[in-house]
Amino acid sequence: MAASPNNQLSETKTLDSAAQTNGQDSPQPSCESIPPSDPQSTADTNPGEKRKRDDDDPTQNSSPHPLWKTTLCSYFRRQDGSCTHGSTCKYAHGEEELRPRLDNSWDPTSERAKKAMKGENGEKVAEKEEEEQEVMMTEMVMDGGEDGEECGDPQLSKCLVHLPRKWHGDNLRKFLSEQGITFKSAKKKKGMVVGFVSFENAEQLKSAVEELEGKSFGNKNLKVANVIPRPFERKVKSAMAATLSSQQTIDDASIKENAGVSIASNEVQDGATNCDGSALDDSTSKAKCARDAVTPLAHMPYGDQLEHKKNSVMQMLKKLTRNARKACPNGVSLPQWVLQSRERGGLPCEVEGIIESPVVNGYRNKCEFSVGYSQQGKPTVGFMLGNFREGVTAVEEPVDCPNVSKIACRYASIFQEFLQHLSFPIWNRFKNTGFWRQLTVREGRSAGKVADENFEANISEVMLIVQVCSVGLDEAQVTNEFERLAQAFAAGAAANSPPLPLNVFVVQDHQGISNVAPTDAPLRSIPIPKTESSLQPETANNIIEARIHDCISNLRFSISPTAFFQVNTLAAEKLYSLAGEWAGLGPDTLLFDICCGTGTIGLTLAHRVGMVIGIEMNASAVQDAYKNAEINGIKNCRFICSKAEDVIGSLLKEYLNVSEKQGQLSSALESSEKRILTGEEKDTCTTNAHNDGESSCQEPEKCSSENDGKEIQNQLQESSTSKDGNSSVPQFKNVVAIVDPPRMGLHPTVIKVLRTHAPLRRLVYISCNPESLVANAIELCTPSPEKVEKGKKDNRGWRNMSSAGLARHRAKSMPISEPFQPVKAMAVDLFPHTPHCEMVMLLER
Ligand SMILES: C[S@@+](CC[C@H](N)C(=O)[O-])C[C@H]1O[C@@H](n2cnc3c(N)ncnc32)[C@H](O)[C@@H]1O
Repeated sequence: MAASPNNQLSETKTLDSAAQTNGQDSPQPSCESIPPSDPQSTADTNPGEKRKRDDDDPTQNSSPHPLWKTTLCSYFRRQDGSCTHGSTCKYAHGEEELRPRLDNSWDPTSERAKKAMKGENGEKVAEKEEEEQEVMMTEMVMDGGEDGEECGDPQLSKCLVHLPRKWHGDNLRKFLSEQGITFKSAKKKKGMVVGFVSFENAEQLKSAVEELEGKSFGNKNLKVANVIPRPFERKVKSAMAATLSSQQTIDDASIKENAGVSIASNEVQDGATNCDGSALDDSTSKAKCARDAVTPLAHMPYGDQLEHKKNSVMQMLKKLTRNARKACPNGVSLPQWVLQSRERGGLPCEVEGIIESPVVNGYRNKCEFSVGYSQQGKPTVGFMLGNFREGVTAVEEPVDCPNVSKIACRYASIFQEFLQHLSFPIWNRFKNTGFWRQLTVREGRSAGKVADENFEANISEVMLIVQVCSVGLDEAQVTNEFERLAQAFAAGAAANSPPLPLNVFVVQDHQGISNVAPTDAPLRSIPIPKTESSLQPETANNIIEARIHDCISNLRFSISPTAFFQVNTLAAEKLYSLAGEWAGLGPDTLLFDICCGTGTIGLTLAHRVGMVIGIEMNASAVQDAYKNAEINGIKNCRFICSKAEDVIGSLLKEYLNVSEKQGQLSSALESSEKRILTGEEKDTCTTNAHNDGESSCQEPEKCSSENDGKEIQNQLQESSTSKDGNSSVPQFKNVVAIVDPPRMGLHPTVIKVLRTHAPLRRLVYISCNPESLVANAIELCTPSPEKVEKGKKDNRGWRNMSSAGLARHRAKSMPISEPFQPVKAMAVDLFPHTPHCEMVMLLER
């Protein structure tokens, strides 16, 4: 039986109580969760969230709270010169009162922040550039160029920063020549803002630096930065040259280049696509160590981190009100929630605070470690310090990153040790050549909650995924290399005290430019050799399934290598139970779990509803979802393997209005479901990316496992029969959707379908990216015009639009329909020590 979400929630602490329980960490008084909207409304406020005026008043303290006046007050009215909290308000009343934050940044909504971004404030930008120059750690990307020339002394090389992204090498060389600059070689890759120039001698370098000084592109000043010296360079080069002599496709020049480059494997661009809080923050795009890069809030007490995130989320939510107001068509009254937002300081709905993570350290059950070179040129397995496009390529060990478990760190260091004796080269992002790319450590836990300090004692299973690019390499050699690595992992795990769990070792072969591989990139399971003290389970015929297990709400989840699973399991449990509580579930509820992954949300709530329909595009995750239903004895779930935008229209029509040409409407869905499930008709299935969500077709290659298909089909036959046993489409009084999309938010078709299906009254939106939540909510909540504007054909301007601007634009062509209203929102911290958090918003109509 799943634990009652209500019970779980009643245990949940919101920010104030979190800060109180963390009193020992937080020398400063805790901050209120949400300022009450008006004096009367304080009566309705959670008592735990009331303002602690005495504590907050800096006049009562010798030094002010570190967050004192670092955020603009939402309640401040310029006309009155005050807010309801008067002079004790800890938020800044206007720009004059505003103080910089702990990381020296400004409230992002303030004029100062905007100016600093635009580069209008000369002094601030100059300061920042100075800082960047210090931390610039781009390595010698150009040694051994494409044409094989030697580049020589890194002391005679420079990075040029803030070059136009669209330039390639020819543009840079032309520019330098036009400036009369003599150089030995110049390299630049399209898309990056840095270029690399080397010189014959010190005089050439000196005059180039003088010539380039003061040059600018757009509003950015050109910066000449040092290439970090690389003491390891020669050693690595010679080791690799010796072992690589038989490698066919990697020529001598690229070997040299590999020796000279630190690889940027998890560039910000990639990270931004993750929904697991692993993205590097833009503000930390040039960190000095891995800790700063991946856990930039680690220096703050946890209570302050929560306050910081809650404030950011609230600022972001105000955008929803502003944009809905702007987008509200002429002649249509502003919706109540917009009118009432004035009493909430501009917030679109009540924000109920932030739920803290039950575990703050070592909580990540999945870590993706890049393979690259450290700032000293040592082959390293760890985190990239910044953005490849900005020329930051060094990788540093995950030392002192409090979100990473000791087990994950240990495996990173075993792999790093293995790479010191390189046989195949490390992936070179600049040239897109090389072999070793990334190590992912996924951990599984057995049931039972363990306190923060013993949390890691619960890790009982480990899956290692090593990403490589084996193109053009001898297969026997590659296999041999994997066996050696398996041996190294097994020996390292066994040598640890206590021995480390090691259940699965798979290799993912991927040729793409970034390390984010498609879910169908080839996977190969590598047997793990047995050692005397290993913790490997005994298996029949030594066949180990490539999956691990974890527990949420007393259910067991089986997870395959590429399936999404929230990285902080205990906090995810809180997230799902909050979503379930807000969804208003009951036996007569049909719950749509849109973007369901391995089925976590639907399955943990299945006992509270009549039926769950999960939609997910990753075929392995869908297979996991069915397996998870089976191992937990859950029978009222149906999972569809498809892009949500391709099936949501058919599904909603089918379940919301069965009388309307039922057979016809459901036929497309049924036939495509069979296709997924049995792997049949692969060749005839075509995906229509621009439909209205009413046709349904899977990407055939992603849904091709015949055995798993049968298993799914059996389940389906059982679960899709109605209670009276007649209809295959049971009907429910209450239909609710919980959506949990990836970072970029819901596809426009899904938004349109959800909005235009009036019987869908309630929607719970879970988001790992408040910005996309806001953009989607603009489309869902803006009132319809009297007459709909046809979408403009000319889309060129869209490229430069903000996500909110684009949403306003789309809202104009939304078919006339009843809008949703934001009812309440709450943040859930799944990612302590990072700026990220999850957000839940209830929308109703
Ligand atoms: C943030 S995860 C949430 C997964 C699941 N709800 C959970 O909590 O474990 C987003 C999921 O959406 C899936 N996804 C991404 N785009 C999709 C689309 N267009 N249609 C359906 N699923 C999609 C991803 O594969 C991923 O499993």
